[in-house]
Amino acid sequence: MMKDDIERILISQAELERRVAELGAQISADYAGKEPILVSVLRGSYIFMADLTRHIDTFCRVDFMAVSSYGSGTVSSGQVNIIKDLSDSIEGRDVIVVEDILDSGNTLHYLFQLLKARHPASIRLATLLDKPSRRTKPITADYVGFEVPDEFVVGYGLDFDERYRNLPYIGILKPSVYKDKLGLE
Ligand SMILES: O=P(O)(O)OC[C@H]1O[C@H](OP(=O)(O)OP(=O)(O)O)[C@H](O)[C@@H]1O
Ligand SMILES: Nc1nc2[nH]cnc2c(=O)[nH]1
Ligand SMILES: [Mg+2]
Repeated sequence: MMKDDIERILISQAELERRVAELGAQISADYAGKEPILVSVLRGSYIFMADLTRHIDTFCRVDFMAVSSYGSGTVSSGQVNIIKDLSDSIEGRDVIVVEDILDSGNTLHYLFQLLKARHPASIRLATLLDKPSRRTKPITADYVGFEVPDEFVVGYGLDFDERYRNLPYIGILKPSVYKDKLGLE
């Protein structure tokens, strides 16, 4: 079973629900009277996006961008591939980029440069997880759900080799799962 691959739960389903509601309330207060566009960075952010937007009570729009830099490994390739661009223009609009995790910062650093060149009125970053110990690019988030240690986490949208996104909590995999995949031991 999928959950047999999990060594331990880092953030429970109840903790996620509580914190995502708080972030939604904070964003609602900060954007009162405005109509931000929330930009979900696929695929990892799909669950956070769906839950977060249901806790925002101002008018807001949603758009989606798909990028990938990890492939099937646990270390950033450093190369960010745009797989799907936004559907609408963001010029003159208030943009909130919604991410599942800020790790090395490669993905967001690249994406922010790209989106800022389109002249939004403002641009902020909301990330569910922040792993500051691994940062190699100068980028900080405006809204952070949880800080996480230097471990590869899965669940609530986050994958290892495209598996585990559908776990309802954030967990850490058993080392044997990586070793099997990498063909070690
Ligand atoms: O700060 P970084 O080191 O760049 O890591 C963060 C990025 O890595 C993951 O995406 P991934 O490339 O695995 O694509 P996915 O969302 O489709 O899983 C995650 O969703 C972030 O977008
Ligand atoms: N699943 C997953 N994807 C990531 N992308 C960057 N860091 C991580 C991580 O810890 N877990
Ligand atoms: Mg991934």
